[in-house]
Order: sequence, then structure tokens, then C-alpha cells
Amino acid sequence: MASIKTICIYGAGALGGAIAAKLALGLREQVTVSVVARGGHLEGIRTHGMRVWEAGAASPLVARVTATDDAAELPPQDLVITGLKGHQLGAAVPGLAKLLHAGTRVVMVLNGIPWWYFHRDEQSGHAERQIEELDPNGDLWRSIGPERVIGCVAYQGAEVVNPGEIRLSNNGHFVLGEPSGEATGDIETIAALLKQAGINISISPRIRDEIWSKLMGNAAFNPISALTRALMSDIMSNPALSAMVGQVMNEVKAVAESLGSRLAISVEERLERSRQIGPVRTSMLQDLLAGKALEITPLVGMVVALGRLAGVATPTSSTILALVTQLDRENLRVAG
Ligand SMILES: NC(=O)C1=CN([C@@H]2O[C@H](COP(=O)(O)OP(=O)(O)OC[C@H]3O[C@@H](n4cnc5c(N)ncnc54)[C@H](OP(=O)(O)O)[C@@H]3O)[C@@H](O)[C@H]2O)C=CC1
Ligand SMILES: CC(C)(CO)C(=O)C(=O)O
Repeated sequence: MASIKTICIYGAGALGGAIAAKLALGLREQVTVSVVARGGHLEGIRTHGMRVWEAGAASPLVARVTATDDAAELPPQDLVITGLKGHQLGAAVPGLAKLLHAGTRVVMVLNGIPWWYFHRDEQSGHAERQIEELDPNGDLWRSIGPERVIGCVAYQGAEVVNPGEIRLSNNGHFVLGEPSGEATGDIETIAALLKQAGINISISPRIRDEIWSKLMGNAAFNPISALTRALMSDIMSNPALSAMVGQVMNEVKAVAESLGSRLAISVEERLERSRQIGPVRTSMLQDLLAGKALEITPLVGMVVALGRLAGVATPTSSTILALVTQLDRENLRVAG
């Protein structure tokens, strides 16, 4: 990757939209930033620009970006950043494929286990294993290719509060990592560009450890918040629910370690960090309230499935998976 002149954010929702606005404002005249969005949110972006309220800000950032729901209207891009949820990636494959040239890298901002997890994975004994639950028929593996991907873990709370308008709940940061762990020229270039746009970025040589460490929180809080409609702070101040969170965290840690990850953070430290996040509505609760499909498989289903692969029992996660799957089905039925 020589230099980056074009960036498309595909799925410019809460996180993707915030990243797009910062890139468009911070890299003006240096990079062309465009977004793929849809529905009322796309109309909001077109009409008023992408508006982003940073935590504690008195006025929003407003970025004018080229916005479309048809990726074929855009030229191939030097960098694609996906802000889609894990369960939305498969349907976006044809559009994503139109944005690729030989050297395009794709940064995937995702919670949970990503479809490319075992690519260049030397630690689990399952290198290059494809995950059917996350990538049915191998469409992503074949059309995007795991070798293009750079993993991204987001420590940034965000919500689309109105069409085209995003509110950030903290001054967050993002961790990037090549699946191989290498400090490639590509990842250095991308991180430098994101930093230049004012985004807090670090690079990890062990991105899977970062994925699991974040997932200790999401595998617990996201489904429990959807099942109870509680904010994270409410879950933490309820002794029975916070004990359940601890049980899920222990299960996630055990699965991670049995697949060769090393988690520097203990369950107690992870609980303490979650306590500090405060009255945040998780992304899964946001989707439930909006009548949208829930991101269950990457966050909960994979803890159970990879636990099975690794021979680790996950009884609490399995119970939560059954409950939240039924909730999702019923929620979608009611939403029509
Ligand atoms: N929000 C948060 O606080 C955090 C989220 N994350 C993770 O980051 C990832 C992104 O989450 P988040 O930003 O919340 O997601 P959002 O739901 O806010 O954004 C996804 C966007 O992509 C759009 N989209 C989906 N499919 C298509 C398509 N085929 N074409 C065009 N647009 C499409 C969605 O539209 P529509 O709404 O119509 O479906 C939506 O606007 C997830 O994995 C999430 O778990 C991580 C940390 C925090
Ligand atoms: C809970 C939170 C905000 C933690 O960053 C998150 O990752 C999500 O809502 O999916």
C-alpha cells in the first residue's frame, strides 16, 4: 500500500459514522472519504451532513461526505473500514467486493469473534479454519479474503440518536492488529492516518488477545442488557446480574486461553473496568429497542461454539444464548 487517497466507511452507523466524520474533517484535501449507509440514516447524512457529538461537547462535528447506498457508485478504494455488525457482513459482500482493488486493505471494526479469526493463527492449532456460523458458504473468505483484513477492537461507546446524528459516550480508543501479528507497513500507515484525524489508536501484535479481552464484557453485558433492558451501570449494581456477568467472563477467559490467547486482565479487573463505563446502553440493547436483528452469534454463539471446539464448558453462556435467541426471534416478529 503506497499511500491512501480514498477511504470508504461501509456501514456508517454509530462507530463507522463517527470514524467517517473524523476522517473527513481531519484529512480534508488529503483523502477522499465516502460512506455507504442506508435508509433514513443515509437521508439524514445527505441532508445535514454526518453530525457527531463527542462526549461532553457543546456542539457537534459536522462532516459533509459522499454518501450512497450503492457501493457500485464509488470507485475502488485504497482503504475500506467496515462499521457493520457481524451478522450484517454476509449480505454486504457484493457491495464490499466492488470497492476492492489489488492493494485494498479492509479494517473491520467488530465486537466478538470475527469470521477471519483463525487466519494466520499460530496459537490455537486451528490455523485457516473457516467459521461457517459467521461466514456461511465462505462468501467473506472468498470475496474479501482474510489476507486483506486488519482487525479492530473498539473501546468507544456510540449511538445513532437521530438520522445522520451520532452521540459518543466516552473519549474512546481503537486497537488495530494484523491477523499475523506483524507490524506491517500497511498497518503503520493506516494507524498514522487515523491518528492524524484525531482518533486514538494503538497497534497490537496479539489482536486475538484484544478481541477476547473486549469480548469478556460484550458476551455478558450485551445479551443481559437486551434481556433486561438495563443500562450497564444498572447491571453492575444488581448483585445477581453482576454475578452472572462474572460467570460469563470466566467462561470467555477459559475458552480464550484454551485457544492459546493470553489475557492480561483478570475477571475482577474486567468487572471493575465495566463498572466505570457507567449508564451506557449497549449496542445490542439499542438494536432490540429499534426492532433490529441482534448481533448474537459473534458475541454469544461463538463463545459456546468455540468452547465446544476447545472442550471448555460454557453453561451460563449457553443459557444466555438460548434466552437471547428466543428474544431476538420474538422481537423481529413483533417488529414485522
Ligand atoms: N455502538 C457501540 O457503542 C459499540 C459497537 N461496537 C461494535 O462495532 C460494530 C459496529 O457497531 P455499531 O456502530 O454500533 O453499529 P450500527 O448498527 O450503529 O451501524 C451499522 C450500520 O450499518 C448499516 N448497514 C447494515 N447493513 C448495511 C448494508 N448492507 N448497506 C448499507 N448499510 C448497512 C446499518 O443500517 P441499519 O441500521 O439500517 O441496519 C447501520 O447504520 C459492531 O460489531 C458492534 O458490536 C463496539 C464497541 C462499541
Ligand atoms: C458496551 C460497549 C459500549 C462497551 O464499549 C460496547 O462494546 C457495545 O455497546 O457493544
